[in-house]
Amino acid sequence: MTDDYSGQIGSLIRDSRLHRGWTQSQLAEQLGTSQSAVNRIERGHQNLSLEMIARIGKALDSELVSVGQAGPTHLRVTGGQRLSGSIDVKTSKNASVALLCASLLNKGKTVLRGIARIEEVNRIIEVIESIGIKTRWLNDKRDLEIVPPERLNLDDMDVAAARRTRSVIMFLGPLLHREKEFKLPYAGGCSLGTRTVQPHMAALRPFGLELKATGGFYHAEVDHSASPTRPIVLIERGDTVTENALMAAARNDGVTVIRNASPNYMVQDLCYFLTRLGVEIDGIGTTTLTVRGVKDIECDVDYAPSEDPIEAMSLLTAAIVTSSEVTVARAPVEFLEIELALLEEMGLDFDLSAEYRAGNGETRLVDITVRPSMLKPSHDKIHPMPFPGLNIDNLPFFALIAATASGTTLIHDWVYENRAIYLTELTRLGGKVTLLDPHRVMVEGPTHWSGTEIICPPALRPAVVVLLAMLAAKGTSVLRNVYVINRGYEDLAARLSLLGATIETFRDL
Ligand SMILES: CC(=O)N[C@H]1[C@@H](OP(=O)(O)OP(=O)(O)OC[C@H]2O[C@@H](n3ccc(=O)[nH]c3=O)[C@H](O)[C@@H]2O)O[C@H](CO)[C@@H](O)[C@@H]1O
Ligand SMILES: C=C(OP(=O)(O)O)C(=O)O
Repeated sequence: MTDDYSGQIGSLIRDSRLHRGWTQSQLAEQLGTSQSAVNRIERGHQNLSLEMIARIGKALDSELVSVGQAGPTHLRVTGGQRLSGSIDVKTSKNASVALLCASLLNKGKTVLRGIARIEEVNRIIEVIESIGIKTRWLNDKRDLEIVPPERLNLDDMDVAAARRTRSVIMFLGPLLHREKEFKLPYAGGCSLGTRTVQPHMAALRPFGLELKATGGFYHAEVDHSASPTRPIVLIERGDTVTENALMAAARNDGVTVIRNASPNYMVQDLCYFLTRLGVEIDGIGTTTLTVRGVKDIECDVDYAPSEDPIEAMSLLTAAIVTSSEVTVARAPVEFLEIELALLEEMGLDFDLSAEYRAGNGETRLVDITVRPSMLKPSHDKIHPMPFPGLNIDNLPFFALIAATASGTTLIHDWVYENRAIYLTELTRLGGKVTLLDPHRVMVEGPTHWSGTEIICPPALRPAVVVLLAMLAAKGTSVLRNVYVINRGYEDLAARLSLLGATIETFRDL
């Protein structure tokens, strides 16, 4: 066993012992050894046999000390502390994945600056590399270079990586120009209930795409002679369906009109990126997009996606729930306006800096400083709407914020079949969250949070909501299996720690 492993195992044992509230002597007693031996073990100064590791694991009733493949990552949070300082919002998951998919349109080199370093992006990179695209991190791993091959090897697709995302559905729009036949695995992602692909099929049919779903795959056949003869009217104002239609329109040699388009942040980023590829788009930021496509796209392009309004909302919530003064810098204000208006109504004390532009030269950013406030509940139910409404992915944070206010708030998530259900996890930390039906929860505040151990709900935003409640909860909490958070947030625990949170990352060995 190397010194490195001894040290890692030692700190896992120490963390686990402290989590149980034991002294070194108490653990020593359980193990039939001395306190000084436990001290040596915890400092990594003792060679440990596998048998001893197993005994310690049993005594601590902890999966921490398991031997084998590296297991899931967990967080241990010591809560009840105020945060302070300033934190920059990172670029968005949802624009990053759309732009990775859009790079499939370009036969030239694409560089994406400051792209989010998150698991969802890693999965899409694995997929595009598996089909022959070369990627390379540049500038201290901030920027990603993407160079396509002459022909894609779609048969070699890393299906396991693809199935872990929903974003892979956005391969349809770009691929339909390149291939006559291909297949994609069914889209995965968070467990939020059934999410339809019907609007995608309807939007792409005018471009000659027919999809059949069998055996876990969408089988696509494309009639390359087809092109839309009428405006494409989206059945739903969804983000990824709008992006798919845009990417199909980008290489349609003519004018495509997309109605009931989502004007949301990731769609805007995609539009700005496509214009850099020579595609003309009128109506960016509105629900009617008029796209003049180009038959072949081969140019070297450099683009910096904008900051994530959902991460901004998450960080604002971290400050609110811990009654802290924090500046959330580089927040894309246009995509937070309803959220901020509602928070103002609820009594939040905050101010905004002057506006400045994001790296894409378009998106308006501000620094938001939040101060400790006595919140009151919203008069009306809080519910999301497609942009410019309250963002669908920001809704879960309002459940947590409502739990800090004095009174009751109705939260209505009409969008997802399962997401509101996960908000009831807050009851395990002392919250009063009652599930009225699968779409509505009643939240009663204020809450005296107390720490506990929870396995991450299998949905990104509710998982982050639980983590943020743990920041407010007195005592120690453990959040197990945080892949779902890492899917959408870059180094969240480490960055919150820079604001003064006490969060340790640990994993099964
Ligand atoms: C990669 C990406 O960008 N993901 C985002 C995108 O997913 P995406 O665009 O894939 O969202 P979906 O198409 O799954 O839509 C989410 C749900 O909303 C319903 N729906 C949507 C629009 C509408 O006008 N009417 C309607 O009923 C859909 O039926 C579905 O149940 O949008 C979701 C909703 O904003 C966000 O949660 C996701 O973070
Ligand atoms: C639901 C979400 O994302 P996805 O579409 O990637 O599942 C989310 O970002 O909260």
